[in-house]
Amino acid sequence: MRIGVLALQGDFHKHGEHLKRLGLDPVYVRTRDDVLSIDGLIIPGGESTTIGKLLVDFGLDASLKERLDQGLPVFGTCAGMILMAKEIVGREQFKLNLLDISVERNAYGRQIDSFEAEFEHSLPLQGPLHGVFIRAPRIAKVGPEVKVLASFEDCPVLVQQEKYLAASFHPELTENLELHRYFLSLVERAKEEGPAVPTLNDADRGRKTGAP
Ligand SMILES: NC(=O)CC[C@H](N)C(=O)O
Repeated sequence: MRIGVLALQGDFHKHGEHLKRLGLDPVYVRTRDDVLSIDGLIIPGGESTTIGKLLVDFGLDASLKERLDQGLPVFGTCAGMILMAKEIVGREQFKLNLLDISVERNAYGRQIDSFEAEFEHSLPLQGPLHGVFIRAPRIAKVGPEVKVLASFEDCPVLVQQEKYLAASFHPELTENLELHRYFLSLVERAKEEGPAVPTLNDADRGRKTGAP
């Protein structure tokens, strides 16, 4: 299983270290070929406007769109979650429109207001989750297809919509590997199910050979 960590800006190395502890060799994604070679993608925390801008500047948006159309599972943390959201309140910035959530950037306060918290969750994992919140986005709304897996002070902080998992906190800054392990199970399942839709190449091949 090849898991990519988008490595344009932010704390991608911390995610890579978690993947290594789980026995994987992470792909630090910086090129189109990297994007095309992976089975799952982690988008780290950092600065969502910068990550979005670099995604476009590095020309990764088209290949990423191609892989997303094929059903690439994605796990976003903090800025990564912002990039996955369908709505970013009051901001026009690059986003991937994957998750039916509305997010408010920096809604928990400034860097100095960063905090850690423990909260319960509905995943089949041992013990509570521990979250590190750093200039974290708040999930203001979730759509009907979105499962809320954990909340803190009545606000969702961990959500899932099919193969998309997102956290407003940083699980990669704790010793707990459980969320990464859970994401790997989503990737495993997506791999077993195969591509969501025929790829452009498959469609082309069909046309050329006259196959249906
Ligand atoms: N820790 C983080 O990823 C912070 C996210 C950042 N405040 C943003 O809005 O993009």
